[in-house]
Amino acid sequence: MSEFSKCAVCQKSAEQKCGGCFSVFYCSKEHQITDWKTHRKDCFPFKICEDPHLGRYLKATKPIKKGEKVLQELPLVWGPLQHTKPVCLGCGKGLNSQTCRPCEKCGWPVCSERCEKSSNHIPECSFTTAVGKRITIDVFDAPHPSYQCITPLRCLYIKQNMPDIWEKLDRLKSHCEERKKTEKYEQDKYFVANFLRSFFQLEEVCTDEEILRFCGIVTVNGHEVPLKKPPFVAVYEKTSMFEHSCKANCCKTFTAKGEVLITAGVPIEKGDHLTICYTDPLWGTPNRRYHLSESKFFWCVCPRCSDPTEFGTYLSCLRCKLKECDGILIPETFISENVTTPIIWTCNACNMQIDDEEAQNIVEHVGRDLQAMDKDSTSASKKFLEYYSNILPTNHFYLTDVRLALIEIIGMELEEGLSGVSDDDLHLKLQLCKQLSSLVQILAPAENRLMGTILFEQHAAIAEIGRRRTNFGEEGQGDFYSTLQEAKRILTEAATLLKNEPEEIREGKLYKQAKFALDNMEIILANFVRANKETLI
Ligand SMILES: C[S@@+](CC[C@H](N)C(=O)[O-])C[C@H]1O[C@@H](n2cnc3c(N)ncnc32)[C@H](O)[C@@H]1O
Repeated sequence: MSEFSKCAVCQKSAEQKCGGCFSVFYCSKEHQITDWKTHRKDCFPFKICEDPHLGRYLKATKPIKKGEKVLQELPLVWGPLQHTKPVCLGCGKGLNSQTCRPCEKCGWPVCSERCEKSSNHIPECSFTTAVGKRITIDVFDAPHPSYQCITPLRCLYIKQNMPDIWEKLDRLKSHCEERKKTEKYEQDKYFVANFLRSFFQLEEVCTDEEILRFCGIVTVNGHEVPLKKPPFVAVYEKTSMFEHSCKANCCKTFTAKGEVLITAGVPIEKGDHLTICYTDPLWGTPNRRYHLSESKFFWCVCPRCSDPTEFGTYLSCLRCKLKECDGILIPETFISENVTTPIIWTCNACNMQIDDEEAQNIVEHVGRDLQAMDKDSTSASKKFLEYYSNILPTNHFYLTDVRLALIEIIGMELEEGLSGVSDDDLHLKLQLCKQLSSLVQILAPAENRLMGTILFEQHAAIAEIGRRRTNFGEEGQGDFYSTLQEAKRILTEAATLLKNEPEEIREGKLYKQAKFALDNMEIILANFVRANKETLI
């Protein structure tokens, strides 16, 4: 049955929908064209909904294809992370004694005349000069406490001077009541609110609670933006409404201009909630949930957290303690609210049981060993994997963590790079990449940066294996050709996943390398076909 509604321009009955958002109707193409100037700023493939448990969230108004853009927006406010070494308050980049150039008016560090005059720097500059003070910062190798107040101060400036932006910031969740019970709230009260109000003589202008609310808004809605070293924090309007899921369907990245860019990481159906992952998707369930409860003030009960096997990956489980048994110890649940009833872990093969405390002790012990391990060493990582494979299931988060590091360091330790590693290490790299990409596909299919990086490393191992096959004379030639084609296929996939990453970050650089390598592969493959026309037929 066709849907009828009113034309957004003339209010007559209309059947045609805007193809971008599927939410606005038009009676004719002409009226759609007339309305585009107004509608384009609200044309998104989602609508904002509300729920008593989630608060506001976004629901898809049409099917969204994998890779399709969902949203791109500039921040409402950005500033240094709360604990940061001195950074330029114009552009956000890290400073040292040579690159720092105190602002002539207020003394806050900037890196150039341009940054001194940048509108970004106006808030702290105007508050400082208004009280006739000057800031002096001359220690650059440690976090500087004065920076804690910059982002909340910028919020205050917006509240006082930019009502349109403040209206949007003001609607965001700050979880002040929940935060009041935390140590962090007390620290913010002392180091941010008290400091700001007394240093900038704001006692009559704003209350502690107001400043603590700014801190809450930034904590709950802030995104760490890795475009600079160190990263900065930014709060976006619509992006703040994405719900969290430990298996999200959207992928988040940033443009060089500091905009957030959200794309569909998997195909999304009309009516699906749009989700991003607020935490590290490769952490175990207890760690992810704890992190979310501490920073975002909710206990996640998403389908992944509700399934103790995490979709059959056993990422947070243990191996059965019995030597002769190759089963997995699985807890009854990771999301119990009843703290008084102990959780039992049961082996899925022999039914042997341990309690939660014992399980936690084992995990903590392995965690301590991992902390002490040299993560840049191939041999230490290999030893760790070998030893702990007897205690932890194949995909356990600690083993996964080591594998992720290992796929990058195999070859990096040597001057010759991958061409210098042994055949065994090369095949190990390939096997680990395959294992990791299968795991990420199940747990975090929308994490394009992660998957793109793994596939990039996978292509590198395959290409090197192919290159070594050319040493086997004619016999190896056919192998070389098919291996290079396989490497090209994987690299094309990696490049597709990394194509939105800005050059400022590692994955953006990998994308550039991937494009270059793909062009080279084309040439090598074409030359090979030309030279081996007869053999290949
Ligand atoms: C960045 S905001 C998201 C927008 C928010 N719902 C609102 O109304 O403004 C983060 C907050 O949303 C809520 N939230 C997001 N995802 C959630 C989830 N999966 N389960 C429960 N609460 C969630 C929590 O209150 C969290 O602190």
